[in-house]
Amino acid sequence: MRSAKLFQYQLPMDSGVILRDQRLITREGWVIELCQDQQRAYGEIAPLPEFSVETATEAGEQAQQLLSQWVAGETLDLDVALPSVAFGISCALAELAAELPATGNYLVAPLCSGDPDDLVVRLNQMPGEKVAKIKVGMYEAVRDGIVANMLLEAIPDMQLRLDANRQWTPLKAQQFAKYIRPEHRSGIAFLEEPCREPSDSLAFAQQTGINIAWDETVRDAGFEVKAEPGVAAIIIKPTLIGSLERCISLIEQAHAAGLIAVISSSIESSLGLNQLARLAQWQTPNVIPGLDTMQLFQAQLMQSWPGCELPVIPLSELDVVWQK
Ligand SMILES: O=C(O)CCC(=O)C1=CC=C[C@@H](O)[C@@H]1C(=O)O
Ligand SMILES: [Mg+2]
Repeated sequence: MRSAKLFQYQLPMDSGVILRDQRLITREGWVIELCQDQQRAYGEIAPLPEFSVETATEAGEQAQQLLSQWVAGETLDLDVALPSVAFGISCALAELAAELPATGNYLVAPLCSGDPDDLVVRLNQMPGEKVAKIKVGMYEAVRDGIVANMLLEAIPDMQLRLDANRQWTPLKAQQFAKYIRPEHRSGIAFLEEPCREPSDSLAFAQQTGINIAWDETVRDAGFEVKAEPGVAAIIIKPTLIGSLERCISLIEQAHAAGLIAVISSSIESSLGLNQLARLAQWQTPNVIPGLDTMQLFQAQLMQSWPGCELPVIPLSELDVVWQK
């Protein structure tokens, strides 16, 4: 016997969360509940505005169709589903089949988009490998270069991840690199997507000796995982990519090509974020995931993220919008 429910959630965000051109005031999404033989499992479907191709409404409609098929005993083809829907349903199915191990990697790369001094404090408290991520490309490239160089000097054993989200022209990327002393460049684990054109990002990596990582490019049509000079990693944001199977296949291809695969958040609630931490521990156990996004919320959903004291909204407070 199978049954399924779809719940809708809305969570208040911290005041300063900006996604590309818009402020994210409320995070909206769906929670699915699958029930089979007295077992219950959950998944989160939350397209990220400005990043996902689908809207929350489209995802909710498709989720209802696929859940109906599942209740009717059909096998789902998640390869053709919308990415956020494929991710949420595949997580719930993996929970039902006890395939997603319970242990998570909660040691995340601290994310800094504001005051670099806060980051120094957090890094000094971090056990083991010191990895942090800073957003660049939002202000002057020169300022970004100075900040990154300052951090690399202040914490010599740090591996810094930078993320420009394709904001720089080749010239601006060069202006940034000019401020990073050559002896500090190896302290940059990678710089995600410096330029609009992937070919410009590749040329930048080869000219400056600063490794890059693909994130947006992974979602471009025709992308193939391959080893290229100057490319260190691929970033995997499952909500934007698709099913667990698809993510695991990309991780395996990355490893075969000698690249690091980093599981990263698309600003899911604590429910989805916990599942991502478990996916990271399972498939990329030696890599610190990019999951430091709970701080962007004002509330958690159903379960808490380790160490996070925000109030937790229980499932019983969500509206059931569909069930079968
Ligand atoms: O990768 C991380 O460490 C955290 C996730 C993160 O930085 C992002 C998630 C989703 C959208 C963006 O705001 C941002 C990114 O640009 O990658
Ligand atoms: Mg990015």
